[in-house]
Amino acid sequence: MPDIDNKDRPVTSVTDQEALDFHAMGRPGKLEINPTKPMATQRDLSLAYSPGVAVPVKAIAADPQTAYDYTARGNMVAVISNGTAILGLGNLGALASKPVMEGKSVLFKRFADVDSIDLEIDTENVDEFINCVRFLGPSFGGINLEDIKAPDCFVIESRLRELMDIPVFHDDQHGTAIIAAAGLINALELTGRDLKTTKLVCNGAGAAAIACVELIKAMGFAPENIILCDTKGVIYQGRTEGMNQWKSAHAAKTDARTLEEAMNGADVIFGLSQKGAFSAEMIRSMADRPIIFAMANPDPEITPEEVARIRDDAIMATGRSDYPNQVNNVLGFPYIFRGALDVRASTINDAMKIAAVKALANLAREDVPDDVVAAYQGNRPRFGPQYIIPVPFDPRLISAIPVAVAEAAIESGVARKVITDMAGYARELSARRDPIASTLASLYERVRRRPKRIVFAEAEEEQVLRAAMSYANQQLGTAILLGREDLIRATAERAGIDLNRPGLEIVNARISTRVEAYIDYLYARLQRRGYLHRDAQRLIHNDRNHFAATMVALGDADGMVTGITRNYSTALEDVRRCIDEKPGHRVIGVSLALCRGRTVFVADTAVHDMPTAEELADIAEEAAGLARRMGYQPRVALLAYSTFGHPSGERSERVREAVKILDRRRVDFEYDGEMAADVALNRKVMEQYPFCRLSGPANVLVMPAFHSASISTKMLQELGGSTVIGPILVGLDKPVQITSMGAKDSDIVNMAAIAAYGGS
Ligand SMILES: NC(=O)C1=CN([C@@H]2O[C@H](COP(=O)(O)OP(=O)(O)OC[C@H]3O[C@@H](n4cnc5c(N)ncnc54)[C@H](OP(=O)(O)O)[C@@H]3O)[C@@H](O)[C@H]2O)C=CC1
Ligand SMILES: CC(=O)C(=O)O
Ligand SMILES: [Mg+2]
Repeated sequence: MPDIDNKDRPVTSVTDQEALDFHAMGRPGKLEINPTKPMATQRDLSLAYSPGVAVPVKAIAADPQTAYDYTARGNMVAVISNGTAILGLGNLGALASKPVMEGKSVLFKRFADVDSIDLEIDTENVDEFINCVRFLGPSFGGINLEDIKAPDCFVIESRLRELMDIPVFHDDQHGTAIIAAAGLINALELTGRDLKTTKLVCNGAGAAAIACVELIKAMGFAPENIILCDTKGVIYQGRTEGMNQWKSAHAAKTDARTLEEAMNGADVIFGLSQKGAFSAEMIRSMADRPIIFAMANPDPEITPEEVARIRDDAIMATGRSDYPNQVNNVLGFPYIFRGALDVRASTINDAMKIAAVKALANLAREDVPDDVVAAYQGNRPRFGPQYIIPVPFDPRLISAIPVAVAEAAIESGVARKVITDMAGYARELSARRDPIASTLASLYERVRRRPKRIVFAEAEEEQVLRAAMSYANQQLGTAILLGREDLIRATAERAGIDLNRPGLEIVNARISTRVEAYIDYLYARLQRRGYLHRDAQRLIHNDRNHFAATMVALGDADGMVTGITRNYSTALEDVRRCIDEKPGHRVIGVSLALCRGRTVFVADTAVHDMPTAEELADIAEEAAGLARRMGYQPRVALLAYSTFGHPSGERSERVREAVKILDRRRVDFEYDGEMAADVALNRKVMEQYPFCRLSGPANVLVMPAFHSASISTKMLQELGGSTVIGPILVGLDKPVQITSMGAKDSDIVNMAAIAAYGGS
């Protein structure tokens, strides 16, 4: 988690332009739909469509429950909004809400493998909205209502819950309430407070606020200790202006009329209102060890830095990911629906919500096991003021919360399917989640904690400048822009990039005071390899890769990224003239292929053309080492066209020999081979070889040669829809990463972060 004490601003993760570019790049938006069945042959079509499709139609007509077996319904949630309360931005309409709703849909998929589609309904008329949604039940396993303003949302949700026999859940109400309640329970525990005597003020009396107050009252909070405020001030008994029945239900018996008066002496303040709603004075007037949840998005009611300037005894939470203690409904809705869908629940009831609260609160109190530490940026968090709630990337959430929700659904009688083996269910849930997102997040965070100076060797190129700016913006360290200053400035101006921000530094090789030292260094290395002094001079003066790599070699930069303007092997040769292998290591390239929630490391995708058996064994060790450093338990398959001796051939023998070498080396990771890719990756096919030593599908694939490695990763990328990161260079004595030519700014900044990580 970022250390906010010494900074004026949080980690500014993105600029406005980056956010627009991100949404526009490639296929616009964040979602697409893919078939799950083959659609290649006439037979496939006959099965998927007419005539085959008639059979499940009749089965479902006879027994509606079979829709869960024959259609996507059971894993499909609709995220539905009319855009009347988009985050804390207000009523900006249905269409403008689409980026948020697409975002919620991808979070469903990313965090809990729930398929989801966004539906924006262009009406502010409550009856029209209800009528539009009520007939959609057959399509979905659940309905997640989002960003609909109060009080309409209360009417809409309760009517739809009556009308539909699937879970209807207004995320801003209950998702938020569940997370806030979990955080509150833990904050009360840490400050030694009792639920029954604690005084809470909630600013905001809309969807999120009313639900939060209802839930904490249901959990035992004394109603007389809660004061609700809205734009008109305190909601007191007898107030008439700006009221509705939901506010009236929580009207307080109090003399306080303003938020300022209400907050005087309060133990807890919930902000579910708007940016900047809390003043320094209000925070100063709160009780000792106050609990401040400023949950408005995207900007909180008060920032943690502002609070830290006023007092140092507060427990502070916001809705944002760039501060400690993120109280945001993303911790809830994916997992709550996961549990509800898995037992085919007809609703999400209070028992399920309270089970989720408890599971979440307990998780933050548990010791964080080793394999989860990566999600916490390599630092083991300990239950305390800076850690009252797990982070969204905590991989334990996927097993802890759905299990609790499913159990509660079964016990409270709303499950239409009973799970008897809960331990087995928890294991299945864990397997649904790929750790790459948390791995990359923790990698970035680790770099943020120890920022690095990375030289961007091709800074005259626009996408490199963009990447450098993003590197600096994300507070990963200083981006050193190597190139001719006039050209860099001209490119920046054309692209609308502001170079006068902190974290960017231009270095011009022609006028650098370090040139002589670099030439001496390079000449000393190359003089017995056929290079004259003037060759070294020419390389340092004219070649950005040699200059940048020498900067890194001599400690003037912590790492380097290059590759846009020169092909990979040429760039690697340039670098290797300046930097050696790490002693006892072999330089190789490892690509990460991310496909359908699964990540595999593929090696060697960069260096060895036709590796010998000895080299293959080295490649296996280097790749396993990288996988382990990135938080995976390596299961290494040494691949060939044959499997365990059949059919035989010279290439396969070399792979077999590599396995024997690893046996002799007694390496400390799982490996086996030779085997074909389907045996390595498909559990069922692997089961045909019961003697195979891998405990599950491989996550590290050692390719028999460079061509198979390169061809397979590129095919995965182009045809299989995989995201491929890398090749990541490992085994060099100093951190250098080479991107592919034509890499996008986001690829380049990933590689710069990986270089920075390698140097930490
Ligand atoms: N962290 C999280 O997970 C979540 C955070 N939120 C945040 O909570 C906020 C409210 O969302 P939601 O409940 O959906 O929206 P609603 O439109 O339903 O409610 C907004 C409420 O905030 C009140 N309000 C607005 N500005 C102020 C102010 N300056 N002082 C006091 N009250 C104010 C409104 O008062 P009035 O009734 O007088 O108009 C209204 O009661 C948003 O910022 C949203 O981002 C929401 C859901 C989840
Ligand atoms: C997080 C969320 O749902 C909101 O701010 O509206
Ligand atoms: Mg919302």
